[in-house]
Amino acid sequence: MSGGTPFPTLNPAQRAAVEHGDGPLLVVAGAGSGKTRVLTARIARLIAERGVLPQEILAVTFTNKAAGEMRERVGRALGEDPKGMWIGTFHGIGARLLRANAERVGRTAEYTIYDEDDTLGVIKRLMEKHRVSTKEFAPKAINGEISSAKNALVDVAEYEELARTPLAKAAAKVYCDLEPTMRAANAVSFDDLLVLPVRILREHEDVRTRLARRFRHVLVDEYQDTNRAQYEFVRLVAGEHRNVAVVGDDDQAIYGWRGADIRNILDFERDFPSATVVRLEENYRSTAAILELANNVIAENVGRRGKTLRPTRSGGDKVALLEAADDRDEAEAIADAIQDWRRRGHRYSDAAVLYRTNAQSRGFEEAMRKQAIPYRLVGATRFYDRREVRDLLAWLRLVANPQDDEAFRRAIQAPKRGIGDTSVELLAVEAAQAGVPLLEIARRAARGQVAGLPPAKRESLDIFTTLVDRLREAASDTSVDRLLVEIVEKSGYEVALRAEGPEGLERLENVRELVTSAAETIIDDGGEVGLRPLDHFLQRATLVTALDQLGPDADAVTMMTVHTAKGLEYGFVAVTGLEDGLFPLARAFDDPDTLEEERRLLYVAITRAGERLILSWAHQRRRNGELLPSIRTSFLRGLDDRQFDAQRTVRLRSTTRLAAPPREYGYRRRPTADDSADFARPRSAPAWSPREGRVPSFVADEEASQDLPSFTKGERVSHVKFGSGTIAEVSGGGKDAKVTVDFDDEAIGRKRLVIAFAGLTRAFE
Ligand SMILES: Nc1ncnc2c1ncn2[C@@H]1O[C@H](COP(=O)(O)OP(=O)(O)OP(=O)(O)O)[C@@H](O)[C@H]1O
Ligand SMILES: [Mg+2]
Repeated sequence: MSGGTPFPTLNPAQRAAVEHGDGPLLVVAGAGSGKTRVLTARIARLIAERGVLPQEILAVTFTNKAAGEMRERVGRALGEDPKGMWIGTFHGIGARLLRANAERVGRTAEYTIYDEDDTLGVIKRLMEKHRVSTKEFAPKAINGEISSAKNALVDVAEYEELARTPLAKAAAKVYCDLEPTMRAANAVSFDDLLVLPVRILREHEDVRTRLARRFRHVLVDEYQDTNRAQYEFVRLVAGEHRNVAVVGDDDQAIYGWRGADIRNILDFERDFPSATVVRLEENYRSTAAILELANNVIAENVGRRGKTLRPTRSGGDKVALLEAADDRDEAEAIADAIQDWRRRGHRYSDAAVLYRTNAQSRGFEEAMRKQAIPYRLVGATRFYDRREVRDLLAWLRLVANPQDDEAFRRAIQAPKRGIGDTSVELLAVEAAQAGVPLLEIARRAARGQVAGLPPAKRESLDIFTTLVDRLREAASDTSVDRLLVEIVEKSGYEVALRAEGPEGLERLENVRELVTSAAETIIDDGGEVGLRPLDHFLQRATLVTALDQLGPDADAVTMMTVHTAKGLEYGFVAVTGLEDGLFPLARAFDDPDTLEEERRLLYVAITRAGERLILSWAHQRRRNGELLPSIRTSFLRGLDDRQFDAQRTVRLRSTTRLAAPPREYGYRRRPTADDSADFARPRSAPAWSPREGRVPSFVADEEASQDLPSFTKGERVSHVKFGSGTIAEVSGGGKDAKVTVDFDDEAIGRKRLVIAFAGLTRAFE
């Protein structure tokens, strides 16, 4: 690259993509081949060397975090922040476009984004209105139907015509009435953030022309996971000038269930004929062993284009294949492996534990805590999903958008002020009749214009609406953190939380955190619309993705689902739960396409690893409270086992071998030579070894009650006095947790024991 700009190193193919002039560009290449790097370098070059202004660039990434990183990298390459460039997720960009053109779809710039819960609330009420039984059809299922339709750009009329199944027919009734309801609330759903911009672009030529002129360059990362609506958006913005660069990997398409369509890669060449296609064939992320495994796994898929991906990194360990007795063993062994990795001079933050389903995270959390390994969990309960945070966001939303009925419903009960569900329903009926939002009807009720409300409730409504209206006035020139403090103090929310005791105080901490984050929110609207800080803050809060919670600095192991890990890389990666029915999920066996998607998911998981990769599975796994047998995933069948470093956890056969039997729980791994006899696979020395005396003991642990072993029905256990037995029942929790055990010795029979005192240990026989 010329010009002396500090661009990253590029190989010839990458350089060709970066330096490609005008016109469509498609980069299809395997994992870790530098697609994202190419996209970033291309943006930097467009600005630095081709005189393109930052505000003429529209770049789409898969998460807001990725957008932030890309902006930063471009900034670094340029030596200054690319101000005015639009870079974000499809949803974020859609939200922005909608703000600027809200009136075209019957909204104002202050519209609210309803999250999934809000949208479900609306759906439920519409189901009631149209007499669709919520018992017969789950609101979630109806929502799912409508969501798929929207993402495929199937409008109401078309949907009604196509609806055949009872579910679809029920959904059609709700779908019909959804848009008018959302419009009345000046609200949009997540899906609308994709659908409405497309509608605006299709129906309003002036907007389309303005946008196409403004964004002279459109770039899309992770292109394989775009759905119809997203593809259409790109086509509409870039259709005229055709300066569109997309990068993707058909082998990493993992959002088919959400409507993403690999055909978009094929369609690209159809809709943008003469597109330059660049292939990148060198992988810079993973060692040869990891890459070879990835290539072997994905080669099993039938429906693929086929690509070459060569390693550039040599050395490194064999891939470890860990066979665990059960999920707890698996988690402990992986925690051990992470410690080992760290002892070799790496950071925790360069390690990730990946699983297929969020439910698997708990076991890993326990194992990490036991070994005092710092970790962060991505995607479990999000900060913004917490009750107190949702309550306050509802207040802010109502202040921002007085038509937001879902926000009204929540705020009026946070804190409780004697206006319960019955009163709200009464107001809702009145509001529907009068054709006004709930807040307005509440104002009228406060003035005594609504029948059926006793004076106490009227007064309560008066206090509420007066506060909301005062905040509304203040909103245009008050910072969001200030508004929040007002709400918390004046609404009685703080007092109510304090009255809740320790739990309430913890919630108050989260409230403080929300205030801090509001104070720190930096606003860049690209000079588009002169919006209030409040609207920006709310948009940001609603659109955070799981991954966006990742703090950049903490030295902690990351634990997340494979879906969330897309696009990321770590030196150490554990891909866990590799069992049929879990990875792949059971339902995949009924459908070859789904099975291929699950295999692509495994490919994504494996290719996150740079240096050290562990694949693990367990013979037994707790699922829904039951201990079930499991078998190794068929995805690894047909692979040459010699490429693995086989490892195994073994539990002790009886507790008598433990140092302090009555007080101990758990087990130690003993990968000794004698138990490899019944093990067909060649083994090498384990990368980790059990550390003597590490088995935690209750006596030594001050917080013993928190660290009690938990048992599952069907699990085999040992007792010093009664011998071995099987758990028949588990009841209670914490210190009071009890188990009923059927002991093998018939003279002893069934016994009910308090776990904290029983000295029970798990047995592996
Ligand atoms: N030419 C190069 N020289 C050295 N390192 C490179 C080169 N190209 C890419 N890399 C590095 O390789 C790694 C993978 O690059 P990148 O994340 O861009 O790949 P990708 O194709 O986007 O991967 P994925 O498919 O997983 O999203 C990064 O650490 C990147 O910095
Ligand atoms: Mg990438």
